[in-house]
Amino acid sequence: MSVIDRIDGLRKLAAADADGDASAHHAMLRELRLLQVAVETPIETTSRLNFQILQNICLRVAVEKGFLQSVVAADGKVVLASDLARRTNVDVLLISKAPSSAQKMMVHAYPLPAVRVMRVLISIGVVSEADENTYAANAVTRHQVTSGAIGALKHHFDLDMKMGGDLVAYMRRRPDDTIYQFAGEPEGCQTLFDFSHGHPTIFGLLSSDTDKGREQKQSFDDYMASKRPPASMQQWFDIYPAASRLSNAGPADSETALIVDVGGGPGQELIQLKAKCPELPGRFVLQDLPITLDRIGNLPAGIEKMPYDFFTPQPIKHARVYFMRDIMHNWSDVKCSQILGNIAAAMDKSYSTLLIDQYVLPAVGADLRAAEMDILMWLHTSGLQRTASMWEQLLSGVGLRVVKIWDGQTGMESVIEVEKL
Ligand SMILES: C[S@@+](CC[C@H](N)C(=O)[O-])C[C@H]1O[C@@H](n2cnc3c(N)ncnc32)[C@H](O)[C@@H]1O
Repeated sequence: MSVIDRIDGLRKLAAADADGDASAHHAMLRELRLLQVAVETPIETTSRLNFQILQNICLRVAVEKGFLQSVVAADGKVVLASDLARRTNVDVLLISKAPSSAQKMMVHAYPLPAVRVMRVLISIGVVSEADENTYAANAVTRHQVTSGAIGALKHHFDLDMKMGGDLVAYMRRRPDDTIYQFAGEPEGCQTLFDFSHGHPTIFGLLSSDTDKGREQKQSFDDYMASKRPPASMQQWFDIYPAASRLSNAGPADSETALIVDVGGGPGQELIQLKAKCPELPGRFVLQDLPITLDRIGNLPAGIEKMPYDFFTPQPIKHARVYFMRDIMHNWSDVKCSQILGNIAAAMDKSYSTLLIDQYVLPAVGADLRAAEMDILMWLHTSGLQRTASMWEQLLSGVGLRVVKIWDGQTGMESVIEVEKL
């Protein structure tokens, strides 16, 4: 397809997007990527891929040193590079806390690290250039300094860059040069995560009582709580019509749970559901490991915390809904079967539903984001994203059946509705 044809296609998608077609946004992003490759020569494409790591490095420096936070804190005013360097104490050789006049003069002669880093970030749209060595916040800058986006950056950069750096040595280790996908399968195998971070999966790191473990746990929780911000993105309870499906399927008695969020993290899904549908009857139960629940403050009235390890029998029997978001992709089929088996044993055949909020990969034409998430799951958790047929096979193995896959926006997770056989 020619560049002009791709631009015409994009024009049509932009018009559909403006007309409110919810699927057009992701289609546009996909077409944009293909348009870029169509415009580039092959060497420009491979060179861009080689250089993209430098963008991540600049972003990590800018957040660690507080450059972007300072620009956002200026609250609409522009920020000079020299102010930025002084405020964030970068490049002490050129700008110390009390620079000499000679040092001040050198500011313009030699670019500061701040200037060099910001130059890259300006060119990729993370911050705006108001004038020479002068910066202004834009929407991306303001988002990047939120706790969720900083958590995401630390989660991905700090862990993945190290694994990237260790990857070749891992693949060439002797005598065993196998790339393992699943921790402990086979027993004693070493994952790349273990090779780099000293734990078979990220969960060992997140529960370790070390500075790195604590920082990563906080980053992970902030990141998870910020995914799918309610105002801008479709939520699972919009994709699956929770309000209508659950409102007149009230609990059999006051002790019965309406919904149990298994491995629910900080509880944002139950909080949002409760806020959107306060009339839904029955108990809302948030289950997770104590290490996660202990970090959470008070939950809104009507949502209870329950420490629970999902590899043990499910203590809440016959709930109307067992819900799991972003859990199954963390585990191999062997481990998922154990988790699902515990839920299946607790489900009432005619009353309970299991809802799994997770990617369902298409057999062809997978969205880039979903395909990348699959790789991320291999690296971090010894898990994977699954196709519809992989889901069906996994669930049928523990006496469950897919009733319907509720698809959301393209490139986002689906809600898999499951019943007990
Ligand atoms: C990827 S997070 C998803 C959190 C939440 N469902 C969400 O969508 O934000 C995985 C969650 O599984 C929890 N988890 C890991 N192992 C667990 C276990 N054995 N039992 C219960 N929860 C566990 C973690 O503490 C974490 O909160």
